[in-house]
Amino acid sequence: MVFLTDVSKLLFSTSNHRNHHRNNNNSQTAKYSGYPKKVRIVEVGPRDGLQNEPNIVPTNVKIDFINQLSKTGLQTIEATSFVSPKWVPQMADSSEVLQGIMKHPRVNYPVLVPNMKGLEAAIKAGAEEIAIFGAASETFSRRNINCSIKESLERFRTVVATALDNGLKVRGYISCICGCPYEGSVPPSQVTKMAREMYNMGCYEICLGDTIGVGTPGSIRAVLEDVSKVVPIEKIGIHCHDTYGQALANILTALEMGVSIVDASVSGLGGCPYAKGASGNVATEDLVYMLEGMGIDTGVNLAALLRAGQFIRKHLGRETESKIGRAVSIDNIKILENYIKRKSHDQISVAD
Ligand SMILES: CC(C)(COP(=O)([O-])OP(=O)([O-])OC[C@H]1O[C@@H](n2cnc3c(N)ncnc32)[C@H](O)[C@@H]1OP(=O)([O-])[O-])[C@@H](O)C(=O)NCCC(=O)NCCSC(=O)C[C@@](C)(O)CC(=O)[O-]
Repeated sequence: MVFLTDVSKLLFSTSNHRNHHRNNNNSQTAKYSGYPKKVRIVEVGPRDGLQNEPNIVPTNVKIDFINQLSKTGLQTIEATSFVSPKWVPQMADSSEVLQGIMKHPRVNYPVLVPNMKGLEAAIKAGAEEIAIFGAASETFSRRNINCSIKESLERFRTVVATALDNGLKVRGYISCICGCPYEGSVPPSQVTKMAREMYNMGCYEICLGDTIGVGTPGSIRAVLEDVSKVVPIEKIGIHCHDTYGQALANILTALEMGVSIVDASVSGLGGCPYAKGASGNVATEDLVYMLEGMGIDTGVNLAALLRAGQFIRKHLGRETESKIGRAVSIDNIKILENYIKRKSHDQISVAD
């Protein structure tokens, strides 16, 4: 446990360090010059985070959770998924969740959709953005969505065309970009093939998922080098599970290569029901701490995020997976908040 003084000292030194970068055109500035100025974080906690929970989280708790996240400054919160309740009972209340939340005008609330049935239900519930999800591994595709890669692409084509006709935005996920729980390592060419198809069918962004967290900076770099030949790097997002403790290193590698869209899950919640043993995503708190510490703007209020993480963890009855969440006790959150308030408002814009 870190004491109050230690936390504030650490944060203020981060702040000074950042000002130093801004004010001096020196080697420190050059050292950070390869990174994007801003990163858009896609918070996947309410969907990826809760889809694998052994106990079904009550609808009102999910709604409360998303409403809290909406006040953190996050711009994108993946709210739920319109999948078969027989396959994923944890997401059976998707319509109630999407209709029950207080939608913040500055926040997008994409939802996962595997087929036309899901799309129709999502549109009826007021979705404005969907995410289709395929895989770079044949076996994972069959286990996760009960069809081959080829069949999935045929299905997605109809879903994407209908969604676009109805004015919805479509994000495309590719799972198993570095490894598959059933097939082992996955060559980058398989990811690129899928990325090309999904991008060409109209996805505005392709999100690369290291589903079981086996990627390392080396394999992430190889995948990004290959995929960026067919999808512009600014349209590529990264979704790193932290099973092997590589998530932040992998994200940093992606940032160095020009990626500026990063998925994360508050408190490190998450896992896929069809990827046994995979742990949660990188914790959003840890990601925000790293990015803001590097002078990269996320627009997210870390204190509000920590509170949302504590809220859901308390409900689940488990300790946080976030390192920042563990280091900062509930009393210390106030110190973090004071620190954030003292920063210029254009850097950290907190939603009302
Ligand atoms: C794709 C299906 C539906 C195929 O499942 P299926 O059994 O082949 O589908 P079906 O068309 O034969 O339908 C079976 C039953 O489900 C119903 N059904 C069918 N579709 C829907 C729907 N949309 N909404 C509600 N109900 C639906 C349908 O009506 C029928 O009900 P019945 O007639 O038997 O009563 C199924 O496999 C499925 O739902 N899979 C989803 C699995 C999932 O959610 N996985 C986790 C998300 S992916 C992930 O986590 C990875 C990611 C994105 O985070 C990135 C990463 O980390 O890699």
